[in-house]
Amino acid sequence: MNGLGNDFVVLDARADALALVPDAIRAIADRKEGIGCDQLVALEPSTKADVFMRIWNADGGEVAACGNAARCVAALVAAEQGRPQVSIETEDQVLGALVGSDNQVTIDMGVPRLAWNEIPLAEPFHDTRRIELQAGPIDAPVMHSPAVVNVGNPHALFFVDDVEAIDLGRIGSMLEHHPLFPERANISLVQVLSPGHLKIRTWERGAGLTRACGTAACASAVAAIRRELTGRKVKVSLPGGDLVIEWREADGHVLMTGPYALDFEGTLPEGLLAGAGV
Ligand SMILES: N[C@H](CCC[C@H](N)C(=O)O)C(=O)O
Repeated sequence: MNGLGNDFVVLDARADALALVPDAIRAIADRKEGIGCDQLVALEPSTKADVFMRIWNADGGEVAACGNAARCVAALVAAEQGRPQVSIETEDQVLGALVGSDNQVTIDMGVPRLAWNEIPLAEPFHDTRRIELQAGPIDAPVMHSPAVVNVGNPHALFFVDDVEAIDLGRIGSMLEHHPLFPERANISLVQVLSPGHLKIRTWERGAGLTRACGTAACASAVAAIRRELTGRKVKVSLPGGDLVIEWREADGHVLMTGPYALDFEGTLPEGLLAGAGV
């Protein structure tokens, strides 16, 4: 499945648990030898929601949030349950979801976490709208003073004049692994096109450059609103397409609306996991 080109292998592990070790995840995610995906998702039973969504990045690391995958899983479960409103438990929180028409899904991503130790950062910064961090030549930093936001996963948002003018593929990994981020971070460039429209590019923790990152779109909107650069409802344009993000005034929840797509359905090719020692 995919959300704006951010692609996933979604395994149904509700009938029998999968003991997926990192090597197996990397084998499935491998675009040459495996099936190929940015993240691997396993559906598991839940006592608190309609389903438990377990998420691993292509590098084999388990993570607690994936916005684009949440829309895909919501659509699957809504079709099974025969109702448009479903809930998804993750390691981080229970997400509410509403499946609309023409493949649009809205996910309630909960309340963003904004304190330095909730991102988390390795040292205290009391204004997380911009922290001291820069990248690029010391005398001409191309990116500096990012905002940081946690929407179930850590994000650093660098506001720049032109997201196309910076080679994120070259510096993304260095920033992802910067010592300031003890759990690493998803790194985004954010360009304000208008008070209602952002354009972003993201280097994802554990996956690299992707066509879209739902949690980065949420984090970018929150960061822009905190800097009073946009209204509370923002269109976010990513390489793979657009999402609409609203940081609701009434309860502080972030709502993300966008498409999902089912690419194909089948079973894992025989032997794929054997090679990974599973
Ligand atoms: N790379 C992210 C997880 C996937 C997020 C992204 N695919 C999304 O749609 O939110 C992380 O390590 O936190």
